[in-house]
Amino acid sequence: MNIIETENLTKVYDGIAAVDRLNLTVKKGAVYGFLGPNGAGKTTTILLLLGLIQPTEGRAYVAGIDVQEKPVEVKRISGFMPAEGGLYPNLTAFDNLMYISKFYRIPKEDAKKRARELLELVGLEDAADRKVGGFSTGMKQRLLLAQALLNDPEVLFLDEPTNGLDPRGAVEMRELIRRLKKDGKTVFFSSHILSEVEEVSDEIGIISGGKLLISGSQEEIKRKFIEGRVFITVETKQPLVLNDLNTEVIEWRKAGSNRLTVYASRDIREELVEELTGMGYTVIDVHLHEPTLEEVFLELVYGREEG
Ligand SMILES: Nc1ncnc2c1ncn2[C@@H]1O[C@H](COP(=O)(O)OP(=O)(O)OP(=O)(O)O)[C@@H](O)[C@H]1O
Repeated sequence: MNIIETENLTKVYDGIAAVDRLNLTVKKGAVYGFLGPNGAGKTTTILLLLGLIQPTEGRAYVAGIDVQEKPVEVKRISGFMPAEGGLYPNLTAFDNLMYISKFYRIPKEDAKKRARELLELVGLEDAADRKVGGFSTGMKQRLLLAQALLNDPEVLFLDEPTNGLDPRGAVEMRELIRRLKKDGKTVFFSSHILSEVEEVSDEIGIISGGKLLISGSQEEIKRKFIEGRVFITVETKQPLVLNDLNTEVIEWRKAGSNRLTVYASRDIREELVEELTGMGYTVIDVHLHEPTLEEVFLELVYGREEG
């Protein structure tokens, strides 16, 4: 069952589509990594899914609920960890949670119990009575996550949850995401870091320029991308200086000073070796390979310009 679905979801700001006809599906209980560079439209999508902003066109459903028609119901079953802000620096961690619990109308005694449990879950039990203003970025992020969990949501939307964290903080955040999945929650999280999305996600959606470029499990993404393509790596003895290739390729990019990755519609190893040899290079290795998710991401998002 899909817990999140969108139909041509679109948000236009000043004539430019921040989110452009997005058709997303996220399975219940999955960790969905929403991957894209800065300005791709990740935050806008999350705000649309939570009913915090209105779409210009299209529809969004969370747990079968039409977000535009019933935004309050969607907020009741969702948790949101924003990319920044959202905490009161002059209140303690415990009081921040108590304050927010009032908005959910959680009875005071239940809220106290829940706040303590959540502070323990995110490893902040010892800092419960300290003012948040003095917290490190990692501590603030963990408190924001605890806050997002106050209403025991079915779906969690985490906007760049590891942003600004040191490597250890990022590892801990990923562990928390896995733990939430084990507890049966669906986690929709955005990131611009491929490796972390690769590490924790069951499903991935790659967004750029407001458009969903590809989505599915890592294997599905690779399969979709591979369709009708051959991937070739060539290694030369001399450092490669190339402006273009005459051999017909879909794309090529340099992968290190002596290495070239080529995507073509058929096996063109012989032509490639011939062309490079003709330019004076000694080819020391040429082989077909499966693309890594990183290659898929770079290719889809940046094309050849940044190779
Ligand atoms: N309120 C707004 N008014 C005008 N333009 C906006 C607004 N919010 C977002 N945009 C624009 O929409 C595009 C998508 O922004 P968005 O914040 O959704 O991207 P993002 O993928 O979350 O990026 P980042 O990783 O930098 O947070 C950007 O070009 C941004 O400038």
